[in-house]
Amino acid sequence: MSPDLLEQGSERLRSASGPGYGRLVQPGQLDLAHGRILYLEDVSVSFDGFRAINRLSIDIAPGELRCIIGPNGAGKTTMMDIITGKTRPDSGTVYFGGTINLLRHSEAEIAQLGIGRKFQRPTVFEAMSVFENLELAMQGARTLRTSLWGRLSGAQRDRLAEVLMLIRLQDQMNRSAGLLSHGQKQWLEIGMLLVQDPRLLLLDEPVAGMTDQETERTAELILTLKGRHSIIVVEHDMGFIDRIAEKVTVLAEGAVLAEGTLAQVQANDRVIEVYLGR
Ligand SMILES: Nc1ncnc2c1ncn2[C@@H]1O[C@H](COP(=O)(O)OP(=O)(O)OP(=O)(O)O)[C@@H](O)[C@H]1O
Repeated sequence: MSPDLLEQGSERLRSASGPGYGRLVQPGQLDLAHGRILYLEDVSVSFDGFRAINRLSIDIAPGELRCIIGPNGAGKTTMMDIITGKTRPDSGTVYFGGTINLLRHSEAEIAQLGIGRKFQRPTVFEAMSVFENLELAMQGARTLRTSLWGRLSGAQRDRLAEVLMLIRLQDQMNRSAGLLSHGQKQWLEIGMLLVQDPRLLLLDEPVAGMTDQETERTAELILTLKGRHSIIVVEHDMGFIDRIAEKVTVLAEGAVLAEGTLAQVQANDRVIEVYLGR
């Protein structure tokens, strides 16, 4: 079957199941009716008897920018690993929207469902140009058209140009990624996620190793993305958190210790104790 026929088929399916059938959710489609794009409930995982995540419950609203802080070993990375399917919890519930049970999906499927993750260290292809890195990330994305045709449509080209502007690398688009500064590589990697249009973006220590100016630009980028994507940022840099944060969750010993504005959690006695006791 040609890509066009396939697309016509799915278009017909979409229109057949439109309004009038009530709240019908297609398999794999995000159901946000309950106001949560992600929720973890009572999640635990142990490594060799050590409980890295301990009955953790957390939920994220559509379009929300949530900052996660906590001392070393609090379980922040392990929580990201559970959301992205890299680590399976021993118990608990992990849902994307109201209907997608992430524990039933592989890491690759979770990425295709629209959860993009940026790791601490940039993993761009250094020998390729900025543009080629973005193009490759886009072709690895979930659209049927590109994977079958192997080239970009007009809409995809527009999106690529838009992302280049967002990450402020339009002047560097033909430069080898290996020649970029550390901060620029981090932005390129965020761009490589953005061209895939993730619904939920997980950013693990996005400003680690950045200069003050790069950190400020990253804050501006994340604030621009807020609302268009749901975003979870894990970071130790409190100045940066202060710049971008709305709601902050403090993790300690694998569970939520406190939640609120940065000022609220910083004034919390238990949080002070955990940080000073490091
Ligand atoms: N695969 C694993 N095997 C054994 N122990 C692990 C594994 N992954 C994580 N841990 C342990 O689980 C605990 C939580 O680790 P995690 O990396 O999630 O913390 P973190 O909050 O991300 O810390 P940091 O801020 O230092 O990155 C740590 O004690 C860590 O040593």
